[in-house]
Amino acid sequence: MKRAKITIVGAGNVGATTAHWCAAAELGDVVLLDIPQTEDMPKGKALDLMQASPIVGFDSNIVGTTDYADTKDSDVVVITAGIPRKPGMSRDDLLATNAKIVTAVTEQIKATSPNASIIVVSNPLDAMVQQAQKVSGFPANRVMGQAGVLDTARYRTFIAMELGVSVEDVSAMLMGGHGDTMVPMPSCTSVGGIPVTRLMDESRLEEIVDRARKGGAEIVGLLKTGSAYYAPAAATAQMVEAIVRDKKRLIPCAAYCDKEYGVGGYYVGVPVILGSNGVEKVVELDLTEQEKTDFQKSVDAVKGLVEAMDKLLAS
Ligand SMILES: NC(=O)C1=CN([C@@H]2O[C@H](COP(=O)(O)OP(=O)(O)OC[C@H]3O[C@@H](n4cnc5c(N)ncnc54)[C@H](O)[C@@H]3O)[C@@H](O)[C@H]2O)C=CC1
Ligand SMILES: O=C([O-])CC(=O)C(=O)O
Repeated sequence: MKRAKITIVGAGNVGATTAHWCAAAELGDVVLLDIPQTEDMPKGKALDLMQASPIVGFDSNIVGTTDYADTKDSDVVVITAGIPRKPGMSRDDLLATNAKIVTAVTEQIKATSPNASIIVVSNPLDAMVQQAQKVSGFPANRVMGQAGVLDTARYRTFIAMELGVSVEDVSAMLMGGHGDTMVPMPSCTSVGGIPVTRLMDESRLEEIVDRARKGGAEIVGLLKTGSAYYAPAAATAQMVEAIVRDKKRLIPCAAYCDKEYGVGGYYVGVPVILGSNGVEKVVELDLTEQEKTDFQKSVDAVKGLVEAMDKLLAS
């Protein structure tokens, strides 16, 4: 069987850690790319990771480069290029810098890997995915963003910590943009098949939901020099796996929604089925009135950000 070719653009914290998870799970061969100014850094990280393979026992060729020629005909391209936030910043403060970076990266991907699926990770996430789809012109199902797998993982972790149960037994869904308006959904959260609302009271659950919403900022406040990367990279690798192994995972991703949920042509977090054709289906749920209101608020925030980005890029 032909091995998948996975390119990761941006060999920083999230990019290099995604390479690590992908290689360790033998999802395919990995190309780790960064800008020429980083000189040999991507080569060094790739070689270092390769040298872990005899110890851990994985077969994956890992190449570090600053040349897009090495990424040619990738099956999946992950974009982590861009700046991360520091304490006191919101993800939206990264808009001007990262919109230009994501535009430049996507132009290169379009030229070198025209059949790839693109997973965008750079922030502010929902606007960056919109831009990557626009610049690539790829079918919308082949361009998507990683946010929901991470955000639900945080929410699941906090529930497991609260109840003293294994994280394996906590299952959850979350919708909306990857910002402060994201919508964790208690109605779609269960522990060992038991609705979470039967295991803890509403006010405690609301505190947990709030902590999950602010989960990114909590890590930024602790790290001080940048933002989270272990869990974001693990979440991204899960999406890569769903595509290269055609897993048909039902997970939350930033996916293009037009008629779906009445979004009207934007990328937002929704439950999707992810397989070898990228986002194969957006799963539409009957939302409660509160969920509808919260989701709409989140979609409006995403729309505002995309408009701000379009203005910035036009000026
Ligand atoms: N969607 C999500 O859930 C998450 C998103 N992020 C976002 O991911 C991005 C990366 O974060 P980190 O890896 O922590 O940052 P980092 O600073 O460690 O790495 C970013 C890398 O991108 C590279 N880069 C910059 N411009 C580039 C270009 N034009 N082409 C190729 N590479 C380029 C830099 O040289 C650097 O090595 C940030 O925007 C951050 O906000 C981070 C965590 C979670
Ligand atoms: O918080 C950040 O800036 C990085 C990110 O998106 C996350 O960790 O959720």
